[in-house]
Amino acid sequence: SLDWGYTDDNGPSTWAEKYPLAAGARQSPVDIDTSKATSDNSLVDREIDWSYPSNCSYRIVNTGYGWRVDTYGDDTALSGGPLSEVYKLEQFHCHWGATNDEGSEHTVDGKSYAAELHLVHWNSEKYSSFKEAASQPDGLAVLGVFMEIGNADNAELEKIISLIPKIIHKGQDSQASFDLDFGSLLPESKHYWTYLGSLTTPPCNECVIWTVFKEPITISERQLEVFRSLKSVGEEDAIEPEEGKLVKNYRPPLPLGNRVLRECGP
Ligand SMILES: NS(=O)(=O)c1ccc(C(=O)NCc2cccc(F)c2F)cc1
Ligand SMILES: [Zn+2]
Repeated sequence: SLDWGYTDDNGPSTWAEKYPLAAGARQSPVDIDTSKATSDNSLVDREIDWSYPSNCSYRIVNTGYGWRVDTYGDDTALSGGPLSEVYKLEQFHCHWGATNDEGSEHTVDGKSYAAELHLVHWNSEKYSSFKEAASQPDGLAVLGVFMEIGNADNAELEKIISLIPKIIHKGQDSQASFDLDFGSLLPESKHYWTYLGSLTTPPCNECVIWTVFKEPITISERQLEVFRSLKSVGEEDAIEPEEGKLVKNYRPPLPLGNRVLRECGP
């Protein structure tokens, strides 16, 4: 069985047994208590800037914990906002729940969204690899985008969702080169909250500068159901057809503690 996951016997409340960092004081996600957010002048004119290629070759893989799109981040760049260096896009993935009233990892004044998209970047200016950056306090920069259920499909996500039937089982992957307009995976408003946190899955390294956008993007119920059709087990694992479905893969919020939560944007 998986040494960590999201079921009762290997879920978030058990992770610290095998992954001691999970019990740290700089863990993610957190509940964003908007009354605690400070809009000090340190970020006032520092917009988050990103540049992603319009067409690129990607690999989508079933990690056993969800889908992940590996980007070959050569001509990608994330800078500004809380970041002091330029970060490169390594991968993006998503977290969701069994029903639409849960699923996001960060919450806003206790409210959960149906899902949350994470665009994972690493500090290629200071470090020579993603792995090295993931062991540093300023090594990664993750953009969090809330997803709420809307009537319309999200056209950009549809390019990814159409590949999911090829990676139903853990370990399967699919190579595709499609022109993904990342700009439309991000909300119109650049209003964001930022704080220092961690990976939200084991080993839970405390290496992430988090930027969570206030405005959600929309995804359809059908699209979210496709996410839930992924399996956490391999093709060879003999289980019943309905077993092993990845219906939830989110970590509930951890205490912000004495960390500063800053907000910026219109
Ligand atoms: N949900 S999230 O956005 O916070 C998140 C982002 C990346 C990873 C990750 O890369 N894990 C593997 C991993 C862990 C440590 C060091 C590595 F090199 C590595 F690949 C985990 C969680
Ligand atoms: Zn994530």
